[in-house]
Amino acid sequence: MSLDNLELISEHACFGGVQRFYKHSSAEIGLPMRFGLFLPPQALAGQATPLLTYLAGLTCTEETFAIKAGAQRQAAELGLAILTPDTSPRGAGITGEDHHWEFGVGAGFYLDATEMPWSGHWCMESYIVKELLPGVTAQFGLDGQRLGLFGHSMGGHGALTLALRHPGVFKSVSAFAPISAPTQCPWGHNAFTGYLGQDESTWLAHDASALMAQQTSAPYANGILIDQGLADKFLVEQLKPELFEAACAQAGQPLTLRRHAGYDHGYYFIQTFMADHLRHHAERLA
Ligand SMILES: N[C@@H](CCC(=O)N[C@@H](CSC=O)C(=O)NCC(=O)O)C(=O)O
Repeated sequence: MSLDNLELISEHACFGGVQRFYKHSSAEIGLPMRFGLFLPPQALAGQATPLLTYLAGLTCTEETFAIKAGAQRQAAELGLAILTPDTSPRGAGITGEDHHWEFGVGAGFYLDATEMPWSGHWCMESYIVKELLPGVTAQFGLDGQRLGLFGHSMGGHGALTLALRHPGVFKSVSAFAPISAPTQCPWGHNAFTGYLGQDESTWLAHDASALMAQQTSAPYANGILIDQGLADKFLVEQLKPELFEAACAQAGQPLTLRRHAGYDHGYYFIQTFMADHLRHHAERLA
């Protein structure tokens, strides 16, 4: 499977590898989409290379991780390619699509919307799983059998839910400050009402804690890693990692949930613990 109308926007040599940004025509979204791709030196030399996908949070783009997370040095050492999709469709022309930072543009929530007017283009789950991942692995000769997934905040929700909704696709999962139980927080209520409608029973299929609580055995027996700052202003109202922790305990899912005094929600926190996440994935994708 190839990506239609793939266009290189920019490329930057980086720790012996290359950080690139691309644009392509997405069939699932029905609009042009952008993504970032870090290729480590091993991939440039033609070696079989695993692919780690990072899902970013509200207001972010395909560039945020590459600029702010400080991951490329270690990804080059570990031989990990890193894919960074955008966080939503852009330019759909839906009235008010960019009026709120927690809904619409920059806030795709990594699901397929079922409600008009969003259902036409807001298909981020299908885009990532059915189109972007197969397209990128094929186009760049990466190892489609060694895929990892991680993310931050809304992207942490995306990482946990896509990993649970698509068993067997991803071999490793982690998250920074994920929205852990979106059916029980204002960001999730707002997004799910708009994208999925008023029937809250349909929301549970996109709630990491609800999905984990349904498991009869550990879906990721090799463990899930989550880091959470305790000075994060969104922790109590929006993130609720304790609910995912309880669901993991119920399902027998090994979880390392580390709580860090003094760290907030931003990319200084993410940078601080990035090396641990990259090692977590590299060990499981070896
Ligand atoms: N504009 C908002 C803050 C938005 C914000 O904090 N976004 C986070 C993700 S939040 C959950 O998904 C983020 O990653 N921002 C990018 C960054 O560079 O920090 C406000 O007014 O509070």
